[in-house]
Amino acid sequence: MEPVRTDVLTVTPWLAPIVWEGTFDPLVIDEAFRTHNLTIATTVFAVGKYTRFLRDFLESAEKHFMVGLDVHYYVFTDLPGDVPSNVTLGVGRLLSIVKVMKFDRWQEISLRRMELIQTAIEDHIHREAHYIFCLDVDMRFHGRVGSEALGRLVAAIHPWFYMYPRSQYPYERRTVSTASVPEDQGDFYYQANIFGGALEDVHRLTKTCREHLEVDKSVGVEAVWQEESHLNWYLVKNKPTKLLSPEYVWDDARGGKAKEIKLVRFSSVIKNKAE
Ligand SMILES: CC(=O)N[C@H]1[C@@H](OP(=O)(O)OP(=O)(O)OC[C@H]2O[C@@H](n3ccc(=O)[nH]c3=O)[C@H](O)[C@@H]2O)O[C@H](CO)[C@H](O)[C@@H]1O
Ligand SMILES: [Mn+2]
Repeated sequence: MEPVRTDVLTVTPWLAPIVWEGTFDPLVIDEAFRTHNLTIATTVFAVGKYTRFLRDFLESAEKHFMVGLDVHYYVFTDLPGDVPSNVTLGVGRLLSIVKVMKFDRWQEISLRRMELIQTAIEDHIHREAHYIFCLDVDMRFHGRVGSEALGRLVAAIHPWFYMYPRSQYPYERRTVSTASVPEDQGDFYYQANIFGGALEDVHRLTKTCREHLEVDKSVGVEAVWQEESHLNWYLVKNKPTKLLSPEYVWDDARGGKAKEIKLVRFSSVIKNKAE
């Protein structure tokens, strides 16, 4: 019963686990979930040029993401013809295409995801899955992301901010935005590239963020990091039941030098942002 990790925080002040390599036994946790016959809905948006990220995303997910569980990918795209049709999916794994329209600004594409996920949960996903994960597409899996990541409300700690005091977190600070977080509040800064949980909990999250995004829009305000700011506001008020360490949302642009990162599981690829 010796703690394996003493170099990092493994539990929050509200007693939610923070998942790091060494804090769980993959065999034990897989066995505990195996008999539940769970389906994990997985939303991923590939609008416009971002369809180019789909192949690596899907191929790496088939190797590392929720292996042994049923996964239903929902690819939201304006270009169904650009979704690679020859990625081999494992047994129990499905892919559906959800047609969406393209918005001109990347900020709008990114933040509209809250509304589209909310609607898709209401329309059909609530009948089709037990858990849902919402992922960025400009990402690649390198290591296990499995049943250890399941929980009612799950978010991942941003790889660029976990070593900073909260005064330096890039929360929205302007009180004119519904995403505003006061200086003396907030626990962690989460990256919106991966969040998930039980359908009901993620539905409430996306619905609230969508409503707040609309209120902001009606007064001509866009939060500093769009839907990520709203996600962070929500998670200040509604504590996640499980946190994923930055192993679960690394960034290739950070390289592999942090000594507390024993294993990169899921990471943003380097992209040409100007393009
Ligand atoms: C390092 C950095 O600056 N990160 C911020 C940036 O993330 P990112 O640079 O990760 O944003 P992004 O360009 O990956 O957009 C988010 C996601 O929206 C989808 N998408 C976006 C544009 C597009 O033309 N087509 C498309 O499909 C796609 O699934 C993508 O993965 O912006 C996000 C919110 O907006 C967050 O605030 C991030 O913290
Ligand atoms: Mn991204």
